[in-house]
Amino acid sequence: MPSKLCDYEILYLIGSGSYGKCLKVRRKSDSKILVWKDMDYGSMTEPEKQQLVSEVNLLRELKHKYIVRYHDRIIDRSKSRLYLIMEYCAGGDLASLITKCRKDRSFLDEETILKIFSQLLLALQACHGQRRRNGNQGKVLHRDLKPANVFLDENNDVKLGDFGLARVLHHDTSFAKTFVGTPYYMSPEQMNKVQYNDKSDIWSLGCLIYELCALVPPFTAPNQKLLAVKIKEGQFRRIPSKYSNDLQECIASMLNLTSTLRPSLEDIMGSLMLRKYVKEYS
Ligand SMILES: CNC(=O)c1c(C)[nH]c(/C=C2\C(=O)Nc3ccc(Cl)cc32)c1C
Repeated sequence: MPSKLCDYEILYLIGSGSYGKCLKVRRKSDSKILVWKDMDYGSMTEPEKQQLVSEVNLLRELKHKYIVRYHDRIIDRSKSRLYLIMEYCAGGDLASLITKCRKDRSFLDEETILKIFSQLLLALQACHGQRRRNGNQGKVLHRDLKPANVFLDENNDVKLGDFGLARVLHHDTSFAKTFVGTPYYMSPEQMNKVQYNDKSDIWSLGCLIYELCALVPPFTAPNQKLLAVKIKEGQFRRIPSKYSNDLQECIASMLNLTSTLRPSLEDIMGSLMLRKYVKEYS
């Protein structure tokens, strides 16, 4: 039986992003704490609404301990709004964690980074292993890996969220409108408008792990034009010296300008540096 908005008690706003607003809610039937994300689909074309439906159906199928769990959806046609009822992640998002580390001038321990790294690899492996239905063959690619889309639960375990909804909700595939904010993690192939592929997720993951280490993205610029130049040049500073050469070399391999030369998820998971973490968190 689909739930209704009145089945939930709104507690407070916990975040808003390119997709809409995130509210912490309590389910009245069992007092379970959840989150609802409300999204306005009013200005979408029919094909985009179909795409949104397929993305939500995909979310329903993605059941994995390191992926934000989808619970339900509520459609309010009178307001053209879609409400996704999702798992509550008490630790918030990695963007807030990075901001706090910068403010406190404190770097994360390598152990913490490798835990997050290995859990994200396991989450992405589950996505890439998930096959799209309805004729859309091919892997489920995240397409929007960034610190604001990675959450932590009460045990500081990773919860990967938001699969392509940001892309759908911007219902404009042009570069300028596809991304809200500066696309720091955009891969060279995306800059060159070449087909997004699984190695593009590897690039974005490399950028994310780099930023967890350095507390800044590997490529920064005052505007998107100069950022594109920086990304295509592919030059970036070493992560802080407190981090191992193994971690530096792994990130550098993920930021290879040639997507086919980047390691696969399995290559990274099988590396000497990560294999014990992957085993522990599998
Ligand atoms: C300041 N906000 C937070 O600390 C925070 C907390 C405690 N949780 C969240 C966000 C989510 C959360 O807790 N569950 C979610 C499921 C999907 C999406 Cl896209 C976001 C969330 C946030 C942004």
